[in-house]
Amino acid sequence: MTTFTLADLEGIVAERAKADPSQSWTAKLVAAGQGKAAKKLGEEAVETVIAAIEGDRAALTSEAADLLYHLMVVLKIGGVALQEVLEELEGRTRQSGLAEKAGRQNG
Ligand SMILES: N=c1c2ncn([C@@H]3O[C@H](COP(=O)(O)OP(=O)(O)OP(=O)(O)O)[C@@H](O)[C@H]3O)c2ncn1[C@@H]1O[C@H](COP(=O)(O)O)[C@@H](O)[C@H]1O
Repeated sequence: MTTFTLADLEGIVAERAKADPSQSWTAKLVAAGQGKAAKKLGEEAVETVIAAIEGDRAALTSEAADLLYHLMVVLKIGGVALQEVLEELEGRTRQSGLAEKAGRQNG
């Protein structure tokens, strides 16, 4: 089992963001800006959805990896640390998703 984490990926993205765009996909995306990076994220999301609906396990694994990588790039450009996302998720552990949804609809 791998010990690789999203925090490791965040570190790689932060490091490669400083590279020469001709040598790094990460640096190329960062140089292109959030519009391009977010569009790639959307494409990967759609490809993940298709793999999931088709029940293609190998494709789902691969597309989910692409999705998480591009999410890390978008977070980097957006100036949002992974830790902030994890804190948001941790805050939601206090109630179920259904209770949270009901609270929003009533509020
Ligand atoms: N995990 C990834 C990763 N996943 C996907 N990709 C790249 O995402 C790109 C877009 O995927 P597509 O399938 O859309 O490919 P494409 O058709 O070439 O895209 P377009 O040029 O058409 O937009 C591809 O070039 C993939 O190589 C990634 N690129 C980098 N990483 C990680 O980032 C590290 C640093 O990479 P560089 O920044 O390239 O040095 C790597 O060692 C990995 O750990």
